[in-house]
Amino acid sequence: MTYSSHTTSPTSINHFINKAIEFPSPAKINLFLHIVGQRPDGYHNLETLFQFLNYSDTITLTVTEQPSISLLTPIEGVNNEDNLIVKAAKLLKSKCNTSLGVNISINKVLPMGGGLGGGSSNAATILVALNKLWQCDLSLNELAILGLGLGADVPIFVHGFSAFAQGVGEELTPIEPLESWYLITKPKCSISTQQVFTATELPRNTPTLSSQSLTVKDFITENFHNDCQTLVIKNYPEVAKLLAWLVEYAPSRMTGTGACVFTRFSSQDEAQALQAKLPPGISSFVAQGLNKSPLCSLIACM
Ligand SMILES: C[C@](O)(CO)[C@H](O)COP(=O)(O)OP(=O)(O)OC[C@H]1O[C@@H](n2ccc(N)nc2=O)[C@H](O)[C@@H]1O
Ligand SMILES: Nc1ncnc2c1ncn2[C@@H]1O[C@H](COP(=O)(O)OP(=O)(O)OP(=O)(O)O)[C@@H](O)[C@H]1O
Repeated sequence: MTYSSHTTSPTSINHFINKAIEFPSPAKINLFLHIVGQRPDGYHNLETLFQFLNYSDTITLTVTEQPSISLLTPIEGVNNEDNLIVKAAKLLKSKCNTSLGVNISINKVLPMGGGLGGGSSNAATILVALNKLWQCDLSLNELAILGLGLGADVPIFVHGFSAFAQGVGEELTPIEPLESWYLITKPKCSISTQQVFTATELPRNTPTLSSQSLTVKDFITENFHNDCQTLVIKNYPEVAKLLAWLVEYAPSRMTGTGACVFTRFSSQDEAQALQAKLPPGISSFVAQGLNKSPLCSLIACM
């Protein structure tokens, strides 16, 4: 069943019970990622530019009259209790005090430990979608604050618009970069975000940006960078080799703490042409950058 906002009037709560409804849980990329400082609790203050991709996990939700929250499709390597999907559903259930439950399944296509924000995106989709289906009526700001406790990337996925982000990634200023096409590549390694952020040699003092610097059109230029990239290149030769190969063809940069790299093109054809030439052992997909997340195109997030 496809979600439709017309069916969520207060009188229609039963409309959703026992119906399987699909929601997208998209990837993000960080067009740049500057680390501008560190807070006393160890978290880093960032300046980053988030854009969504039209490439998503699909989460299917079936609201039940029984109160339990069940994840029917466990993710390999993640205990259900640790899964951000289950954590988000439990958090929302206790916040909105509903007697309803939910059966959840996910078709996972986003690589884990890739810097595409998959776990945070899953959590955000659960918060935004169940807020509608359980008729919790929390505002997006309330959902974003709730989600921030699960991961620094959750608020951007809850709000669903491309943004210049500050703080740990939760202070959002809307901005609309070009909706370019990207070849997203990943060598055979996963990178722990926590390990990157705890490395002593990570640069943490990039000067903060002025508002004028955001009026440029091209964010993959020398004025912007990813502060995690040099460290990752040093420790993961697979990423170093991949990036060195890609930049020969088109502007390329690592997203988040890696291991995925994005390469920018003005057309889908060009992105697919380079994808066809990729060296063996590299997983990849082609996607378009979106300034409104696919979730928010379905559910009016803003
Ligand atoms: C790298 C980014 O993806 C950029 O968008 C995010 O900053 C990471 O977001 P995330 O995966 O949702 O991060 P969390 O799950 O909140 O944190 C994972 C680990 O990364 C570190 N961390 C994360 C975000 C941040 N601004 N500073 C940090 O130091 C913390 O040590 C934390 O233990
Ligand atoms: N639903 C989930 N999907 C993916 N990972 C999850 C999920 N729930 C918990 N995790 C844990 O989160 C870790 C990071 O996964 P994720 O896909 O968010 O990585 P990432 O893309 O590198 O994230 P980021 O860009 O936010 O740093 C996984 O290795 C896994 O242990």
